[in-house]
Amino acid sequence: MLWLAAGAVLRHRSPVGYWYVVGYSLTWFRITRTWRALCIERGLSVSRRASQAMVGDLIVRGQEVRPVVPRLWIGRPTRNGLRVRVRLMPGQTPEQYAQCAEALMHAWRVYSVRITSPVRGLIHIEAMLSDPLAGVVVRDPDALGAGATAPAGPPVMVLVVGVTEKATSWLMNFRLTPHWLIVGATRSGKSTLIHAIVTRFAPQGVALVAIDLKGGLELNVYRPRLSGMATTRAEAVELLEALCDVKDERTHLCNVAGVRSVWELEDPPPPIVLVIDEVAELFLVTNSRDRDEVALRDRSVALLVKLAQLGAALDIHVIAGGQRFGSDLGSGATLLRSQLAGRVCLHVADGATAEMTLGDIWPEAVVAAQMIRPDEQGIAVIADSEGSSWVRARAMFTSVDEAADAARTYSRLTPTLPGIRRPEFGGAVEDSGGGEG
Ligand SMILES: Nc1ncnc2c1ncn2[C@@H]1O[C@H](COP(=O)(O)OP(=O)(O)OP(=O)(O)O)[C@@H](O)[C@H]1O
Repeated sequence: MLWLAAGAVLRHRSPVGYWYVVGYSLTWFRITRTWRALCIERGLSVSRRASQAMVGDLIVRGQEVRPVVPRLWIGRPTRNGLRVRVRLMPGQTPEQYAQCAEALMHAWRVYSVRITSPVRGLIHIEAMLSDPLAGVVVRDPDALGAGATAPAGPPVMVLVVGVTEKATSWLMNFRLTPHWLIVGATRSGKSTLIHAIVTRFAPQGVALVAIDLKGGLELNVYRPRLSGMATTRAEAVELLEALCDVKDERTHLCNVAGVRSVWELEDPPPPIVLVIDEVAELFLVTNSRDRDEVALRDRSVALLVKLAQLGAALDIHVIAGGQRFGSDLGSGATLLRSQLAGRVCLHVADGATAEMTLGDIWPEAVVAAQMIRPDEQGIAVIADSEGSSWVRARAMFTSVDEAADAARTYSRLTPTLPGIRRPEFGGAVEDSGGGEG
């Protein structure tokens, strides 16, 4: 009785202390007690012998009565749960364990279970007692009342856009990962994340270009800081053609100077970041019999893929956002996805979109993405093909007013790009600070 009372007091006064002293042992007991049954039930056990044998003239197939279950290393307690390592049995993949995350979560009575595989042949099972990102609203102190002074020096292509559940900064490194795909259902936080990205690029000498086939509704707020904007399919083709010309011009400059990327040039041209809202719109046509529309669609997709394929070393980047992104959009979508190495998957409405966004690089992250609830706005699974694993993170909150404010404040820093007209805003188009061509 006394022990129970002491436990209740400790739990109330110091939840972390209670976890280390009492909670961890209880949870670890629950884990070891249920592990074998869970593995057998969820197909994570393996047979010591072949699943078929000859009995007389017959081949008999069956399941072993006492299969082998993967061995659990002793769980290491963390402040918010515990982490345990498991060696994969021959023939197993981390994805099989990821599919069982929900079953483990319920059997162990923890808030969530994550499966990652930092080393080949080994998985980490992380059981969390609560969501480390719950209630976290990250704000950028510099974004409020953005000053008129831009940072000196060349543009920094590494942006801090949020915080990960490992309490590290969520960095978008455009030098390492030049192109990004941001996918999320409506109200999941896509625009807010794009506001955060644009607000951080605005004070730097970066040329921002936008394609918004929803008539410019979403990206209009950035107009003062945009070097180019397309709101119709015809304009998108025109813009992409001009960007491809810029790409060719930069390739020529590099060839003449005998260097392999624009950063090695004596006077590097400004980075270009193309932001596309609702990228699926580029792939869809209203009337598949309308030859002109189909031709424009095919041209815009081909140009975009080409730009993403060859733009990285020329400091041309693509950020494609959308509610859904599936292979049903055509082979161009899969081709484009293979170029967009950075992936951000917010709450999505269908499993196919999560699969398309993460499945090709981190299959075990798909389940974690599908578990993001509609009310967890700004929470995403982020991954890139360069990184060692995927992680859950929360984007910084940047309101539309902050983004609009930054775009207005730094409009004078907008570079002009050859062959691309700056969009009009508030009746004025200011002279650009830096340019090329
Ligand atoms: N990182 C965040 N932190 C806190 N709240 C957020 C965050 N991101 C988004 N929200 C909340 O979610 C709401 C919807 O976000 P947002 O408009 O960015 O969604 P969206 O995916 O762009 O939706 P739509 O596709 O309908 O435009 C915001 O108004 C804001 O209140």
